Amino acid sequence: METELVWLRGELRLADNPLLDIAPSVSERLVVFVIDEALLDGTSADGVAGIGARRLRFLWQCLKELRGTLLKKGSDLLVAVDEPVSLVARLAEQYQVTRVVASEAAGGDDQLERLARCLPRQCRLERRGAGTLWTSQTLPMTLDEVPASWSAFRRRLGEASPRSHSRPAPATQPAWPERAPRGLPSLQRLSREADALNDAPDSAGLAFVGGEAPAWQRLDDVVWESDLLATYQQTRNGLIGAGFSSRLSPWLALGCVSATQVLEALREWEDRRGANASSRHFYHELLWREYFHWAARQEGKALFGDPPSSPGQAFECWRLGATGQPLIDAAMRELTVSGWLSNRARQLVASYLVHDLGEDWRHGAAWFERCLIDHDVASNWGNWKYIAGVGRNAKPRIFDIDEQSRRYDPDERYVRHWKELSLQPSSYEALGH
Ligand SMILES: Cc1cc2nc3c(=O)[nH]c(=O)nc-3n(C[C@H](O)[C@H](O)[C@H](O)COP(=O)(O)OP(=O)(O)OC[C@H]3O[C@@H](n4cnc5c(N)ncnc54)[C@H](O)[C@@H]3O)c2cc1C
Repeated sequence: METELVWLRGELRLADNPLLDIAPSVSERLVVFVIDEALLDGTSADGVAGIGARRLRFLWQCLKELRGTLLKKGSDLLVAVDEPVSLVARLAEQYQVTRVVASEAAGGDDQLERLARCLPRQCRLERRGAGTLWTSQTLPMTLDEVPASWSAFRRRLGEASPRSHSRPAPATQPAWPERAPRGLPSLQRLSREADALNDAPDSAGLAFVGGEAPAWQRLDDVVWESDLLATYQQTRNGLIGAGFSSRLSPWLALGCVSATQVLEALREWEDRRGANASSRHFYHELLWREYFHWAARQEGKALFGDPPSSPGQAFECWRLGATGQPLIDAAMRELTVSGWLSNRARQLVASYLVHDLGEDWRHGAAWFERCLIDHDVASNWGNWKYIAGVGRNAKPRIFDIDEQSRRYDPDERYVRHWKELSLQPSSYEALGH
């Protein structure tokens, strides 16, 4: 009988999670999530971003909930702060693990390449597709064939449709190896700033709380309670409010809910209510996510570009919401306080940083990575490149901020809202910025 180690790097759910499938030969299993110690120190292994207090709090909540779910199934979760690759290799050695299972990741999977080199001889590494609608086996093109542009990707998909039936949660899980470490550190131990935050609904009336159950609650609200799929096309460019878009991105990014589960709910709604332009548009957005994910896998490390030179003073003003451009400042304050931004606001602040202030897009992407509770490597770095017009999308997307303000915030409700919530320097410290 075998001992397996599942290394979670996302996909923090029990249902529809191929990483938690059980091979008949597996009798014991460790399920491990490693918080990179370098992230808590303020920089990641690539020297980029670190993790802000909001993002860390959301991640911790997801891990805590998953641990509760796994315990009920006879398993457990180990969350450790360490250098991820060396910890996984050490555990594999110590507990005579014969197989490490991990998900495929975007942006040059340096971690798995390093892990493959340092695992003990008896242990093999198995990569499983998870988190996207298609897998490398089902995508109707090879990775090399993923086209440069979104529209060509969409054309290439044609009428192909991905699996839209999710897999139920497994009834049980293999036993935890005797004497193996388990559990997760308290949030206070990880970060006092993150622990001191609260989960009161944000100014839009929505509380982002991490975990599989809150994810399902939001999915039900969006699909069945608010009927967003009937109006999404008209509302999706909103800036203020809880219901103009799904706000599912934090749970999708951490894998508390899978893209397939979201698609399944969408198809069920369409079966009952009839497909319309809004529901089709929502599907189209899931395909944008898909596009960035496959593009990021194709690009590997090139996704991140070369390390930029130090940011200028303009970047600092942008980051602090102090550029003097009201809409941009409002959005940057929202990002700091809530860890989330609408798609419209993301596009505008990205365009402003790169095309108006002349700063390097990579500083913006790294700042987003630090702050966003829905940070997703492929979607974040891919969208930044897309706006900047570098790499596969060599056409800059430049937004006229004054015109956009008139169109999307005509009565300045959004600007006034965030202006009233003017941030003191201490607010930034409280959020670990
Ligand atoms: C500069 C920039 C950085 C971004 N960084 C991230 C990020 O780190 N993580 C992230 O999930 N999204 C990112 N996005 C994409 C998009 O802004 C968010 O997914 C969306 O705003 C989340 O809100 P929602 O869940 O209400 O989306 P909805 O409008 O309800 O869309 C449903 C889902 O479709 C997907 N989606 C929608 N638009 C996009 C898009 N343009 N690219 C990729 N997926 C999309 C998301 O998973 C989203 O949850 C970024 C966009 C820009 C312009």
